[in-house]
Amino acid sequence: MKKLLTLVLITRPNQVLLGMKKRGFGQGRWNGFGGKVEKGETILEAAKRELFEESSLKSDDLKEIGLIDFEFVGDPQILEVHVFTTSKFEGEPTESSEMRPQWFNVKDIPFDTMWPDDHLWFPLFLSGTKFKGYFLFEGHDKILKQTLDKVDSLPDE
Ligand SMILES: CNc1ncnc2c1ncn2[C@@H]1O[C@H](COP(=O)(O)OP(=O)(O)OP(=O)(O)O)[C@@H](O)[C@H]1O
Ligand SMILES: [Mg+2]
Ligand SMILES: [Mg+2]
Repeated sequence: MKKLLTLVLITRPNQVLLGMKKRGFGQGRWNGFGGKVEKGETILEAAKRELFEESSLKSDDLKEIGLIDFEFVGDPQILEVHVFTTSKFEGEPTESSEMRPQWFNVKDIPFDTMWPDDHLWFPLFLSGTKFKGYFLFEGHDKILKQTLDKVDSLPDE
């Protein structure tokens, strides 16, 4: 059983835009913008829609850079997260009911207040390296197992 999700990381020179999640899954953590893929839309369409809903930014240049499966002990549902990035976007980051956006220097990414997997794969994202990962969580704070591999291409391309 898989649930499709998107995650969009917007960059500008030496900075990345994160949002403080104000509600729901991952509340209280900084993350990219994203959410559930809905019926009738492609993963890319979902990524654009969630980016706009949560940050007011628009982009027609999203590039898939990562694919991560998350499993939580005791939950048969695997979260399949498609990670996209771009430096080409329109609009001003604007707070939404779900996210409070803020630019971070790449040297000051607040990993202590992010999902524990993020510090493992962000270096790949920041260096423009495509990757595939798997993380098994116990609760929301502890990773029990993980794999992370660089790949030449991702399935959807
Ligand atoms: C476990 N380790 C993790 N590490 C990094 N990111 C993670 C994550 N687990 C989930 N994520 C991201 O968290 C968002 C959840 O989706 P979420 O925001 O709740 O969905 P959506 O925006 O559709 O909310 P509504 O249900 O419409 O309110 C979504 O971007 C997804 O990629
Ligand atoms: Mg969301
Ligand atoms: Mg949604």
